[in-house]
Amino acid sequence: MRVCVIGTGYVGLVTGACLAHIGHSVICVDNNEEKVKLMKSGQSPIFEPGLSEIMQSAIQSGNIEFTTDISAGVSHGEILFIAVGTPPLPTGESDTRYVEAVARGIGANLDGGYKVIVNKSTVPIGSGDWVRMLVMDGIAEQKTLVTAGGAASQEKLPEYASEFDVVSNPEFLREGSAVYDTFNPDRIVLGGNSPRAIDMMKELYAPIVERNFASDKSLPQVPVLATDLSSAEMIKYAANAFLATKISFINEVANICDRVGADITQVAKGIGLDSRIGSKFLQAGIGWGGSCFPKDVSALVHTADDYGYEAQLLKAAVSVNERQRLIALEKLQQALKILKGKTVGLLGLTFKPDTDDLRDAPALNLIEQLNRLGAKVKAYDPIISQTGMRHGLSGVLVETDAERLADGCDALVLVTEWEQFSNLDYAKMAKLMSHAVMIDGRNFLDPETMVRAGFQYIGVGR
Ligand SMILES: NC(=O)c1ccc[n+]([C@@H]2O[C@H](COP(=O)([O-])OP(=O)(O)OC[C@H]3O[C@@H](n4cnc5c(N)ncnc54)[C@H](O)[C@@H]3O)[C@@H](O)[C@H]2O)c1
Ligand SMILES: O=c1ccn([C@@H]2O[C@H](COP(=O)(O)OP(=O)(O)O[C@H]3O[C@H](CO)[C@@H](O)[C@H](O)[C@H]3O)[C@@H](O)[C@H]2O)c(=O)[nH]1
Repeated sequence: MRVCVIGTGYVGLVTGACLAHIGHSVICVDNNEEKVKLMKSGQSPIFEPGLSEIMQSAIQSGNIEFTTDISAGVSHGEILFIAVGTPPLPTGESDTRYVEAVARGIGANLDGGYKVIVNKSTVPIGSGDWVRMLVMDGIAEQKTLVTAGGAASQEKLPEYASEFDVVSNPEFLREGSAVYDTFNPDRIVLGGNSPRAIDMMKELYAPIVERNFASDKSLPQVPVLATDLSSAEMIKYAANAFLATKISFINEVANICDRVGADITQVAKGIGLDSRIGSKFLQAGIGWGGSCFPKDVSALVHTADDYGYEAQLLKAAVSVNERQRLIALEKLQQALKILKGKTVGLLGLTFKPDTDDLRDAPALNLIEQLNRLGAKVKAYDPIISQTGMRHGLSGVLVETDAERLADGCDALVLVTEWEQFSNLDYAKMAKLMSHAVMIDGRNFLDPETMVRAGFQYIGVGR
């Protein structure tokens, strides 16, 4: 099928590349010229395992193209994905201006033929109808322009009565495993009221639904859930809010474990074995971050507020997380007492492993607070240490390896559980430090191994 994906970030580029990989003909549109130039040369502007490989094979097979020209994408695609960012506004609500610009842009470039316009961005409930209205506005603007353009252009007018439907197709991929998640989704949600549009979406996803590209092809088909627009939009927010609340729950229990002398890793195992609870997302630590959980939970709280409903549980999940994001600071103060003049080294900067994404990363809060308290901050991150300057980090010296990081530090904080951090020469690192304190913000390291290496080991709730 012919597909256009507008917005080539973590979601749009992965979606475009994976759809091209399974045989669709994809044009990816982004208004960032530098990104488009890079992608045209076969390079991914983001770090995501496996992405460069499938991008390059899709380019070679001629299934994918990149452009800044929205009109080229819109005329190519029978299915048009909106995958631009919806970052948070200071009030907590979602900033939908990029979606608005794209929806109008689609309308202004429709040139006849039936199109399915798909909201893949995470958008407030009710956005499906709003996007439909914006597309109509775009069409109306186009008609006005054409009418003003004189008789020759007016001949084209009938074509502009394009037929289209809007579908909500929320995305559930995780950064760091985005390609894997796209080929192995737990479900596909399709919200809309047009059977024609839903059927086209089912055809688009058929190879994924049938597990042709899954790592385990013996699994049953991927469940496809067809809903109305608002329910699909709510499913996205509810899923993220549930997962974020689950993490806040385990962090709350971890804080109680710290006080009563229980071990949260054993407790999480013990409750996770209950199939009604499940073992996933029970990893206690320094809290949830990233480009989705914080903004999506806040947006849902804001939506509830708009309807005069106070989402107390979600607000509590947010406030537990805000406190948790500074738990490492509390533990550093307990271990070192005074932080002024001390040097703290951060192992990891990104909000989770296997990504280069620093959006709302707990490391950023920690750097800010440590600076405020007069500590010097250094960091080593397997990805950011290679691309550090690009991210405009301030208040932190980014080192090129873990041993240089340890050198002269009074404490290390493991912020991100990069796999590489399980194999460092911790005994050597401990010797290079002024005080060998290890705050394990992800309960990732083995306490006994750390003690043998010469560290005072402090976990979260253990
Ligand atoms: N990042 C994730 O893991 C994830 C997962 C699920 C859902 N989502 C949702 O998907 C959406 C996209 O998230 P993301 O992380 O990929 O965002 P991103 O910021 O990484 O990418 C957005 C892209 O859109 C481009 N863009 C902005 N305005 C444009 C315009 N007018 N025309 C063309 N391109 C334009 C930007 O240049 C950028 O490349 C958001 O709503 C997000 O909440 C994200
Ligand atoms: O047990 C856990 C699991 C995660 N986290 C933290 O939670 C945050 C989010 O992690 P994760 O969900 O793995 O990454 P994201 O890429 O942000 O993915 C989430 O957000 C995406 C954007 O909406 C959704 O598509 C995904 O389904 C949803 O998992 C990170 O800071 C993690 O460190 C924990 O602290 N403990």
